[in-house]
Amino acid sequence: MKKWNKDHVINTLPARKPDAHKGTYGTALIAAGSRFMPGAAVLSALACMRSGVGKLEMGIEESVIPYVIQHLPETTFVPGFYERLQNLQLNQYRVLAAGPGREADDETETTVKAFLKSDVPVILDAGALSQRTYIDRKAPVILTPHPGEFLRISDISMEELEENQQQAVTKFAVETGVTLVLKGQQTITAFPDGDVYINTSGNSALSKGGTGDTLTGMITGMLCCHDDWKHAVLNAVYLHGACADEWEKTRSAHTMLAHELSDLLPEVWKKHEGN
Ligand SMILES: NC(=O)C1=CN([C@@H]2O[C@H](COP(=O)(O)OP(=O)(O)OC[C@H]3O[C@@H](n4cnc5c(N)ncnc54)[C@H](OP(=O)(O)O)[C@@H]3O)[C@@H](O)[C@H]2O)[C@@H](O)CC1
Ligand SMILES: Nc1ncnc2c1ncn2[C@@H]1O[C@H](COP(=O)(O)OP(=O)(O)O)[C@@H](O)[C@H]1O
Ligand SMILES: [Mg+2]
Repeated sequence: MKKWNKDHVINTLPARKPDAHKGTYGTALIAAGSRFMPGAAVLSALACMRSGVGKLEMGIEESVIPYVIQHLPETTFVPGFYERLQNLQLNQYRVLAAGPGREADDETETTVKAFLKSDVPVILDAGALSQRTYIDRKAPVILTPHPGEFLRISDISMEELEENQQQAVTKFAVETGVTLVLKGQQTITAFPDGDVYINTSGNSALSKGGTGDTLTGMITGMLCCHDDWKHAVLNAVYLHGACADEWEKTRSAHTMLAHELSDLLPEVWKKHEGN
């Protein structure tokens, strides 16, 4: 299986355009968070804004807004998101993401269906991961399950998955026409054209609640600043792990908190920018 390593990242990270304005990097919409899981909205929003997006709007329950705004005044919110979902102009967004801190309930499923009807890239994680078929669309659909979620959305058994992860994820990606990021100790990214890469960064500091929500935000933000969407996905997975590797250089792997990935990203990203 092909590896995505540091040199690939250095060669594909985008330069920040000197004449850029907010619109250059677009506006992303993340539908995340719920009354008892507000933190996932904060984590995904923080990571997205740290990862190159122009502006971020959140589709969240009103009760969650104070939590997000406390940590991230840079985010704005879609008023009455769930009530107005069917009337939103979703093609105005650069990227749409759903799922962190969401239950796999009807409201989340309705959000997913609306997002998939759009013509822009869609990232689905956590509560937005359910077993479904995906109609053909121009823009990519990117799923980011951990193994437990992958078993939930596919007909694959744990034994099959353990026997040959690459084959299982590649088969799923090609058959469903979506990109699958199977998160784990060595995250595998399988594209619908059969291309598949194994990530070469990260460590068990990441086995902590909220790091997956953070990755969703990073993928969302990087899709807004990369020209090649595949590079955006692969680089987000790599830099997410590289932040944990930076953490572990001087601190115990037991101690990292998910939001600290976003605190480390500025320096870690800089270290991967060619001169
Ligand atoms: N601060 C916040 O707001 C946070 C909010 N969060 C939100 O919580 C929601 C639920 O997401 P979730 O991943 O925590 O639980 P769930 O979907 O039930 O999956 C766990 C099940 O899968 C199984 N499993 C097998 N292999 C596995 C693996 N490698 N990694 C992980 N699990 C693995 C595992 O089996 P086990 O090994 O425990 O027997 C267990 O049965 C979601 O919306 C998310 O965004 C969280 O992100 C945390 C921070
Ligand atoms: N032992 C490990 N080594 C490297 N990465 C890990 C390890 N355990 C978990 N991860 C990474 O941590 C993240 C966990 O994602 P997820 O389970 O969705 O977390 P959450 O839903 O709590 O935010 C994934 O990116 C996964 O690749
Ligand atoms: Mg998760």
